[in-house]
Amino acid sequence: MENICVGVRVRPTVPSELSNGTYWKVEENRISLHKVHGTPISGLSYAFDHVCDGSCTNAMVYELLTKDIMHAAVEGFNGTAFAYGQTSSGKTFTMSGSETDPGIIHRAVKDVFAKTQLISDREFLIRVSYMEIYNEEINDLFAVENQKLQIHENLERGVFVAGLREEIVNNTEQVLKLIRSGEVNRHFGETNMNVRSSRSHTIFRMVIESKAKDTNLSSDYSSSDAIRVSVLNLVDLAGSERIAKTGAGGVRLKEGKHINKSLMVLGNVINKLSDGAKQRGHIPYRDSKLTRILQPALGGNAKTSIICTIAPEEVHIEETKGTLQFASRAKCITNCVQVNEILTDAALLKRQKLEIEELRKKLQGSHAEVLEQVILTLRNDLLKHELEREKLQIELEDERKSHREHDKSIWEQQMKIVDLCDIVTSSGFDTKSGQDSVTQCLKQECNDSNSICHGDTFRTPCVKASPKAFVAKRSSYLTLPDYSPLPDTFSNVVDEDTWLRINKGHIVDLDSLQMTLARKVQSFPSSDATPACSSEKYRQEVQYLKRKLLIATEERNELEITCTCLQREHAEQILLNHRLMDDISGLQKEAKLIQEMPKRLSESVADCKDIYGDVLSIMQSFVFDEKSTSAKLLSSTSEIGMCLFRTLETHFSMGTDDHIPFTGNNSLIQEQHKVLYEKLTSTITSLVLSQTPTTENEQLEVKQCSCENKVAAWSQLSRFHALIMILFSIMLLGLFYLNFFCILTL
Ligand SMILES: Nc1ncnc2c1ncn2[C@@H]1O[C@H](COP(=O)(O)OP(=O)(O)OP(=O)(O)O)[C@@H](O)[C@H]1O
Repeated sequence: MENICVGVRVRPTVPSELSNGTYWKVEENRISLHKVHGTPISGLSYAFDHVCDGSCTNAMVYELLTKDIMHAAVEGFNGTAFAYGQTSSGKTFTMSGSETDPGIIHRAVKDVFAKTQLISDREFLIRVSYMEIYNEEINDLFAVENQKLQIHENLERGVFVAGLREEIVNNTEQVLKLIRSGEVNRHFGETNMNVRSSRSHTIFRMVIESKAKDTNLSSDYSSSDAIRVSVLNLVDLAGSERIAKTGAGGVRLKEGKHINKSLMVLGNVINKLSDGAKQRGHIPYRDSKLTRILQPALGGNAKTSIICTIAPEEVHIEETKGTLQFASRAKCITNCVQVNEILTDAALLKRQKLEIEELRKKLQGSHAEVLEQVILTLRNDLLKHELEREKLQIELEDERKSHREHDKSIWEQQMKIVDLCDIVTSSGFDTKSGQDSVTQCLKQECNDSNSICHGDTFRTPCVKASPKAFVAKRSSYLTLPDYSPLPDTFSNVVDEDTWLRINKGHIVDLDSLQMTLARKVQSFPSSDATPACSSEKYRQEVQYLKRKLLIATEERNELEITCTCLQREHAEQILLNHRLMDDISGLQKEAKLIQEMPKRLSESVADCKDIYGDVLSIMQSFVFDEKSTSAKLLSSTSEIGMCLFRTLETHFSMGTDDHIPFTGNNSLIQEQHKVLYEKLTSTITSLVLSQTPTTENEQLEVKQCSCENKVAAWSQLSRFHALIMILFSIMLLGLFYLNFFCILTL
């Protein structure tokens, strides 16, 4: 750790500004304010590393405050020397000097080259650049076309100004010539305080590379080759100024504001650094370009010397106090200084060395001076190419950055679409294939794009599973949360009617739903499409899938309606079937009854036949004369009756026999029926004829009967005839029933 070297230089007093009351008195390394009669003013005495009064020359200042830093720079330490003070206090005079008294820059350059000459065991390569910070813009003083340069930082080079021209130099005169050319481009302006006031901060930079001399100049470098690279900054700051004193207006006023602002930031940085490591906190290096460039010199790896210039006139006493306080604080700052050695064969010195030796061989025999000049030119060309490459690399990095931002923007848009599709696909659409196809498609796209993008910055977002979506009605759009995933284009949004169809009319209040957090997401560039095209493609694809989804939903609804109709028809068919089954069952019962009817009739006929037989037997017991009409009549009746019953039995037995079809067309029945009919007719005819006595015996028999016997006989005969009539009736009934049954079975 090493403290910053801080010195104060008092400009010679301007004769017209002689003090009447106070004056600054310099004693060794102390400066204090005294009254005219010599009394020191309490609290206004400051001590520094060195204090130079008006009689000090630039040579003395250089010797006291900066020489060590220049020598250290040659040995590999970073070094910075800058002049700080109010306007017209002598900063430019200190840094640049005059014809008769060259300033620190001149002396430093001369000293550096002289020092390198003294170090015989090392070889050096020195590059120089010259820039100014004018109105907070960095301009290249060696190349006017290089304006508004940007500050960058990387591990290899630390903080650097991209695109700044560097000239490889090998002697003092060459550098001074370059500086003179750069001075032409510097911004100066006249103010009430200084006829040639610096309106910008200037930084003259020397980059000193060195390596130990090696007699073996082959390209086979070992890893132990150490290159020292040190940066030496010689800074002439613009002076702080009070507008009232400088009388600045217009351009000068604007310049003055920028100058004061950047100096204020410098003061803040110094204040922070002087607070000590524990209290420091954030150091606002980035608040101005000046502090950003001087960052290594302020609390970093650099030997630093600050020359605070003051104007001794009483009129500037307040500004002087401010400068001295700044210097006091700066004195507390410590830097961590170390030699900068690099062990890479990419070092410019090595490449230059190889090239130089190759050229030397090629141009062997030519004039040495010419050769050196050619070599120098080639070195510069090479350096320009290096710078050009560096510039292109920075531009490429910027381009990549903007590309990434563009990708990010597209990806965010895409994820909004994914959110929307998640909601669409999950909102009551239970056809899994449809849902999967939409969501999977988009999520797959996201994953694909992420796999492309996350190589740079982004990772695949975890697409959260959307809750079952609902048809939503938003009561107010004014209270939407910031993270609400609003669709980017409303053409992608399904209208409310469609939502109703999809969700079967289920509606909820969207305000009651928890909104999905916005996702930080990425774009979907494919390998053969631009991000913009890709985004448009995905949007079209989403719309296409949504259309398919709607068509599928409508088809499903139609199918549901058809299905409902079919179900209703099915239910009706089942009812009808039940009815038919009942009818069949009834018919089967009837059929069974009908089938059983012949059997029952057969049984009835058998019973009747038995009764008929009994009746005939009883009636025959009353017949005494076998030859009487009654006997004949009874015999005929018996015969007819039996014939009738046989016919019926035959008929019904055929009905009960499963093997013989029960039909009325049976020829046997017809035959029997015919015989029965003929017998019945003949019997009735004979019966009618038998009512009259035909023979004399019959007539006599009737006459001989007593009155009582006649009554009894007639009574008995009447009953007998009545029975016969009953039997006939039964036979007629049986005949009728037989005919009826034949018709029924037909
Ligand atoms: N030590 C000195 N010896 C002789 N003359 C000096 C000295 N210091 C400054 N001057 C003169 O004072 C005038 C102002 O000095 P200079 O321009 O260097 O101030 P400055 O601080 O750079 O001002 P500004 O901030 O406005 O650029 C110049 O004419 C310069 O020659």
